Amino acid sequence: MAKQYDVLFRLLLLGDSGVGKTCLLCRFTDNEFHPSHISTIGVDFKMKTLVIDGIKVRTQIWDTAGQERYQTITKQYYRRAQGIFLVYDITSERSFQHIMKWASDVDEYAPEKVQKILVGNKSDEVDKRQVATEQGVKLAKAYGMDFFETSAFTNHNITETFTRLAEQVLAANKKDLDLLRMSNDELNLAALEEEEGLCDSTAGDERKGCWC
Ligand SMILES: Nc1nc2c(ncn2[C@@H]2O[C@H](COP(=O)(O)OP(=O)(O)OP(=O)(O)O)[C@@H](O)[C@H]2O)c(=O)[nH]1
Repeated sequence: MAKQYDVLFRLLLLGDSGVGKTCLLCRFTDNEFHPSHISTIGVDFKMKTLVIDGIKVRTQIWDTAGQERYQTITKQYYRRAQGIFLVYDITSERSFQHIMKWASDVDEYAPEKVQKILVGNKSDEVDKRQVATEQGVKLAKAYGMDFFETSAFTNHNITETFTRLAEQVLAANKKDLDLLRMSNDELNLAALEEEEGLCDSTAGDERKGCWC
């Protein structure tokens, strides 16, 4: 069977419970928005292919539970990530303060080469804003990350944010592209199985309609 993509990257969504990680992912992959908050249990993932510089990049995006009690499980996924979204909610100063804690976990558990991007979600909630755009810009600069404010609700900056991280991962791995291509031959089979409904996600939430 013809190969359906050139490289496969694993991206990870991290951030406090309720910041909108699942909604960002559902908006990006299915153009859907779910108004209710049903906490992710453990981890779940969805996939989408992007074409960047003529290269078919298959993104496998892992949505992690923000709740503290799942941290032991979710930390096991950092190790294999090539890109990480650090997400806060612009209506929650607390979720913004916690980015420091998420970033230090990434430093501890993710590969050194991992690419990161800072995301301030719920930009549509103008009246409830607690975190100024400038605060996000400043923090991202301090960490050397790119920064986007997004809204899963209005679809603001969603494609841009996911594409940017995939571009960063691609740039960081360009030298190893041939090696990646080779190792992804094995992954092709696993991905096809997932697409055919043999998804092995650890513990997603079916009620969200967010199964791969
Ligand atoms: N207004 C607005 N609400 C949003 C946005 N994104 C998510 N929400 C809402 O925020 C709540 C939490 O969203 P989720 O995507 O479930 O949050 P999460 O980060 O995945 O939460 P956990 O799974 O518990 O870690 C839900 O009620 C969403 O509808 C957004 O961009 N704008």
